Amino acid sequence: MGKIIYGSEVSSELREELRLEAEHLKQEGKRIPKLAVILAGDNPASLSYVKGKAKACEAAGILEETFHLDGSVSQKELEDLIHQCNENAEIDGILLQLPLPAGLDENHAIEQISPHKDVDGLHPLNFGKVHLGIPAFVPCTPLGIMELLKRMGCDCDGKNAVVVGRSKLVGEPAARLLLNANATVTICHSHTKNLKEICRNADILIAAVGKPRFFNHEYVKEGAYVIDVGINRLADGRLTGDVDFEDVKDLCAAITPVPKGVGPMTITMLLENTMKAYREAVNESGGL
Ligand SMILES: Nc1nc2c(c(=O)[nH]1)N[C@@H](CN(C=O)c1ccc(C(=O)N[C@@H](CCC(=O)O)C(=O)O)cc1)CN2
Repeated sequence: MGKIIYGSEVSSELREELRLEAEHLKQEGKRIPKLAVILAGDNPASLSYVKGKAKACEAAGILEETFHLDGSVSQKELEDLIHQCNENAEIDGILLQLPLPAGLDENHAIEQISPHKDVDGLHPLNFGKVHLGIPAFVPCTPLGIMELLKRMGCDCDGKNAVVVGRSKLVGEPAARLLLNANATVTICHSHTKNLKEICRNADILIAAVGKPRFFNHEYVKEGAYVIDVGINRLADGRLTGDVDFEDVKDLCAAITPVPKGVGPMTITMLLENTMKAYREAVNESGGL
């Protein structure tokens, strides 16, 4: 049986380190890091993720304010709020929960976020820097994926990595990080031919297609490191990943489960990025 790496356990460890750092700041009478979360509309999954983020901030001693806008909010109202958060020196990080309601321009809204507060790593400046190998804010899920690979004991250098999915939140930046770590990277998507063969050649397989239990043993090479990014709700209400966990777990070197795998790491990396934004703001202002 391959090693099962729980993102929930890694998260507990990392969140405790952040909590101690925030507690130390409090004891020293310093300003406390703060995250602003902007949610437009009432998408049930987004509401639940935003609640999870607020709870995680509270537990880590990071301040958080959720701005819950009506689903009918205009582009201008949304962007005015982003500008206010940019101007607010108490706010270190800004997260715009995605997806936005239909009719709003996601890319234009993200571009309004100050790159210094872009803890989601989606602003074109941060996105571009990551692609140039320049230190920047990195999107949270790909950052979590790299941490999980590290915890699996996987050295990416020289390995064949296959990323299935090319979204701007996950697949595309994950592929870039793997390339930056000297893996040989293939990105697959809905138009890819011979998906099975390509995946079977992967030393590292990142599954992010949103199809429940799609990747069975026919897609997985013996000894592969498998990261399951899928979060699919079954008819009975249970969550399952894109990987057929039971079918694959004995074949691979290590695998992440769903739930308790990549999902919690997304929130943990958001906390890490918020702390990073805080540290940079403090350094920039010459200390507080
Ligand atoms: N602006 C952003 N929007 C979205 C992002 C993002 O990184 N930035 N990612 C996803 C959703 N997401 C965070 O926003 C997220 C998804 C899943 C989890 C998580 O902890 N999942 C748990 C299961 C939770 C459940 O029971 O439903 C798990 O996998 O164990 C956290 C955050 C889309 N939008």
